[in-house]
Amino acid sequence: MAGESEKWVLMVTAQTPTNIAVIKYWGKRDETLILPVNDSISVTLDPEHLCTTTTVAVSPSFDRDRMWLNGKEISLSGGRYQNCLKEIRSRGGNVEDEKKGIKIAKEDWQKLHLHIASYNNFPTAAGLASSAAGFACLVFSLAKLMNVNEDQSKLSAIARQGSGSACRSLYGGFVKWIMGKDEKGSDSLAVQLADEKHWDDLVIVIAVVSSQQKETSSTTGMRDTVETSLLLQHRAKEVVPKRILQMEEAIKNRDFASFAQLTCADSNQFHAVCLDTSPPIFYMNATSHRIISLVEKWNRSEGTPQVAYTFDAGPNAVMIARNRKTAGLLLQRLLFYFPPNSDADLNSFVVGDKSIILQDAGIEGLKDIEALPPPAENKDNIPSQKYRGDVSYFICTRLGRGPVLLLDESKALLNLETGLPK
Ligand SMILES: Nc1ncnc2c1ncn2[C@@H]1O[C@H](COP(=O)(O)OP(=O)(O)OP(=O)(O)O)[C@@H](O)[C@H]1O
Ligand SMILES: C[C@@](O)(CCOP(=O)(O)OP(=O)(O)O)CC(=O)O
Repeated sequence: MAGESEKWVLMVTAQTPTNIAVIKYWGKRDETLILPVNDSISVTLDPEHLCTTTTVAVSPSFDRDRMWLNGKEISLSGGRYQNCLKEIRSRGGNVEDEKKGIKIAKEDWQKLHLHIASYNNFPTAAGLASSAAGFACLVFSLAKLMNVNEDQSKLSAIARQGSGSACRSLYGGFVKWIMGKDEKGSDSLAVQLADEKHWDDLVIVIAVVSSQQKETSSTTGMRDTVETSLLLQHRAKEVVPKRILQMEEAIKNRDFASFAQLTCADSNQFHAVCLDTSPPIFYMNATSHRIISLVEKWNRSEGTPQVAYTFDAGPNAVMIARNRKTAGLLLQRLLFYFPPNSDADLNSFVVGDKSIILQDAGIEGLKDIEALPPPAENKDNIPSQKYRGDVSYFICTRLGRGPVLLLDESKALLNLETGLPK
């Protein structure tokens, strides 16, 4: 290890998107290796609005592996972090930076310590898949730092060992996690079905119903489901394999009606499986149910689906609109039923890629929300009840790309001199 006395710090920063499953992963056949009981399919969300940024650094001056998440030091002693670190270290290559006088041989990765700093630009552990973006970013950035010569699918199988859904965040667009057959998990990995440009009409609106940390983590919840739910066995064996084929077809043909029908049905079955667990798990709340009813009623009144909804292990709704115009109409409906509290401001109530959608929806300020008429499909139900303040905020986004390196040093979360958080 040349340059040891110089106490150099070498680092890499990367940004990785989060993803939302349209055919859900729920249930493991191997808890340690994180091997699922069925395939799943997700869409990758635009990292501009929901992403993790991670800086990883190596230096001979570091005396132990350390990690900071959202500015707070956390322990890396958990099995999942350890498995990812072990897998990636064993694949490290030679690294040389002549200018800085750094030379790392592949065997050195076993002895060198790492500093890792990560930041999620959205709520952590609130059902917005922070673990997915987080572990994908950890593995991707370490692979770059350590000059790991493996393709993205192989990296996805390492990220999978951090959190199952993380394997799908190694690609943009539409992604399938193939459950695989191998007992050791070598074939349980993600592949890209289509990139984000394949179907760029789609617009995503997320209703953040609660940014509180949830009561039952996905890990514990799915363990209980595997142990107690008969419905899960039926789902994994009979339902999902057919849905996966249909979903791949719908994506390939940009068939929104089929895409929406499958997405909603699969989200509902996942929550039914949660209810079939003993003790039952409730991830959705009354607001989630109201959002489902609103979308179902509207879709039915149009005769063909305008919007798909899906809910992960929490009450937040992720809605996928067939195009920008529909997204505007969706937002009008959502804002009508879930207006902000009177002290809110529109800029923080609707965030992300919103200006065009708000403009299409004819909303420039809070007074326009108050003036929204009840949706036409609700005309039998006047006066309509409103649920002010029940949605904390909305995020407007779209499909996005996979992980990227951030070369601009100002984006790094660690200080290049000290290797400590900035
Ligand atoms: N940026 C990150 N880097 C590394 N690990 C992270 C990062 N963000 C979150 N995690 C890990 O993921 C855990 C949260 O995962 P959890 O599954 O409980 O919530 P979630 O991923 O936000 O929600 P869900 O997966 O149910 O949609 C954190 O406690 C932490 O261990
Ligand atoms: C409901 C889900 O979001 C479950 C995600 O579970 P995690 O990937 O968070 O679970 P672990 O593998 O135990 O870390 C559905 C999905 O993303 O497919």
